[in-house]
Amino acid sequence: MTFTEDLRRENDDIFQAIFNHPFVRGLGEGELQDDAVAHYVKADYEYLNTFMQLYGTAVSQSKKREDIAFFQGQIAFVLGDEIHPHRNLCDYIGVPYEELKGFPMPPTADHYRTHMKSVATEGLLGKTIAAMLPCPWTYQEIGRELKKEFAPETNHPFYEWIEFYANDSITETTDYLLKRLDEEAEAASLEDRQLMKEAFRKSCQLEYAFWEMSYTKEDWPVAEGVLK
Ligand SMILES: Cc1ncc(CO)c(N)n1
Repeated sequence: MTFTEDLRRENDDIFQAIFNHPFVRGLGEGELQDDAVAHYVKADYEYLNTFMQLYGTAVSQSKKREDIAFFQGQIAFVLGDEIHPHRNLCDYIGVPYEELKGFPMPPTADHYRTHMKSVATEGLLGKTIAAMLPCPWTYQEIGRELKKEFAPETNHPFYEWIEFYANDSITETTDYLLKRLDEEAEAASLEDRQLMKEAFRKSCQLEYAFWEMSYTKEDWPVAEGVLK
C-alpha cells in the first residue's frame, strides 16, 4: 500500500463525515440557505488566496522544473477556473461576486490558513503538499459522490459546481500531488512521515470544519463584520 493509500484509509472517517455534512448534502439536493452560501463564498475567496500563496511557497521548495511548472499552473487554475464554482454559488443567491470579496476570515478558515502556512514554513515540500492535499482531494471526491448520487441535469442549481469538482482538471491536480507526496514520503525520515500524516489529517479535519463554519455562519465572538 502506498503512503497516500494509507492516508486515504486512515482518514476515511473524515471523508465520510464530509460527504454527510448538511452543507454538502444541500449542494447535492440543490437547496441551501442563502446566507450560508454567502458565508462560504466570502471565506473561500480568501482561503483560495492563501492556497495560491502556498503554491508559491511550494515553488520555493521545489528542486525540479516539472514541479515548478505544475505549481505555477495551479495558481493559474485557481485564478482562471476555480472562480466558476464560486460564480455558480453567487448566481444561486443572486449576489454579485464582487460584493463577497475582501471579508475577514471567520475563525475556522483563519485556523486552516494558519495551519497550512505553519506547516509550509518547516521548509519541506512533502509536508507542504501533505497540508494542501485534502483541499483538492476532498472536493474531487465530493464532486464524484454528488454526481453519482444526484446525477444532476443542467437545470440543477449547483450543476456547474458539481461538474467542476467531478471533472478531470481537479483529478489532474489531485493525482499529481498524490504522486509527489508518495515520492517525498518514500525519501523522508520516519519522523517526517509521521508529521506529514498529522498535517494531512488536520487539514482533513479543517475541511470538515470549513463546511460546518459555513453552515452555522460561524463568526468571531465580537463580530468583525463577516456577516455585515
Ligand atoms: C476550503 C476549501 N477546500 C477545498 C477547495 C477546493 O479547491 C476549496 N475551494 N475550498
